Amino acid sequence: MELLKIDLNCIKNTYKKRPCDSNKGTHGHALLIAGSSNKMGAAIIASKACLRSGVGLLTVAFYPENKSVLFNSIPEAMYANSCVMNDLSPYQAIGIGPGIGVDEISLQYIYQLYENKLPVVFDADALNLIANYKIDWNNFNFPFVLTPHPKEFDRLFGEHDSESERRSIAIQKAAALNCVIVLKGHKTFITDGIHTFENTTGNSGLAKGGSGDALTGMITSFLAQGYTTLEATKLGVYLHGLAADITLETQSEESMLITDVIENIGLAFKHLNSKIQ
Ligand SMILES: NC(=O)C1=CN([C@@H]2O[C@H](COP(=O)(O)OP(=O)(O)OC[C@H]3O[C@@H](n4cnc5c(N)ncnc54)[C@H](OP(=O)(O)O)[C@@H]3O)[C@@H](O)[C@H]2O)[C@@H](O)CC1
Ligand SMILES: Nc1ncnc2c1ncn2[C@@H]1O[C@H](COP(=O)(O)OP(=O)(O)O)[C@@H](O)[C@H]1O
Ligand SMILES: [Mg+2]
Repeated sequence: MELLKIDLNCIKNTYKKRPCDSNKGTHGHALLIAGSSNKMGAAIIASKACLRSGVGLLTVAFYPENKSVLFNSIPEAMYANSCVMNDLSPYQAIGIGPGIGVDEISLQYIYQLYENKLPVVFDADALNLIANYKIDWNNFNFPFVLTPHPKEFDRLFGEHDSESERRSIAIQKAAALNCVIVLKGHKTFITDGIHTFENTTGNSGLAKGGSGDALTGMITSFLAQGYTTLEATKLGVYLHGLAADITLETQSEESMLITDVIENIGLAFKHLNSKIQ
């Protein structure tokens, strides 16, 4: 199977310019299920990255005691308590997992997705819950994306000795589960079981806690805006890495924070737009 590069040429064909006569409804409403008492940072990071990637509206669901943390850091986001799962009609896409923990309460979020039809990004603790509780994939009758790092991948699909082994299992699993798998790392690999892609952007400044949480917010944002699962993952992975590369103009790999990278998502879009005109 040919390994295609996710580079500017590839992304130029995927990205759709924002129409000048659009409104917030045009760009979708994303739901992020993220954060818990010790890991609200994951929810804040994912939410900021989601909003910086163009979504029209964002609602974040988490434990109610942490409401003020969200409002103080991101006034643009709306809050919903866990009952949100009873009515998913306002949303166009769901991202679940960053910082939610692996307890029984978080497990309920996974169960409540069974009737859902919206596209879903499963990341971090959502992947760990699926692995720990041996959730049957047949319950997921909606388009979905899995974004594991190598350790999460092995928890889901068994221990592997090498990246090339993981890549070939990822292709098989994506085909069998009818989903997109994003195997994260230095050169992130994406597959839908039919095509395979390798990202060309990003640097080791991303090798820090929270970088993956930002990626989840970005992919969820693109799904809510109407991109397919494969398009949203390609765009998210490429722009996440490009924003990190742009951050190297003012920071080093050592000093870079994921919040710096999120602030540079705008320059990454500008770079992309300048190559399209
Ligand atoms: N501010 C917040 O609130 C934050 C909250 N967060 C939230 O915390 C939760 C736990 O998530 P987590 O990923 O930190 O824990 P876990 O699943 O045990 O994996 C860690 C181990 O995996 C490995 N590994 C990773 N990448 C690899 C690679 N490329 N190549 C090879 N190995 C790799 C590596 O293992 P090692 O190499 O050390 O054996 C690493 O030590 C989750 O919900 C997340 O969203 C975090 O995002 C941080 C910021
Ligand atoms: N050396 C590296 N070069 C390029 N990208 C990297 C590197 N290290 C990590 N990344 C990227 O950073 C992100 C890390 O995700 P993850 O491990 O889930 O972090 P966290 O759970 O702490 O948010 C992934 O998108 C990965 O591709
Ligand atoms: Mg992660």
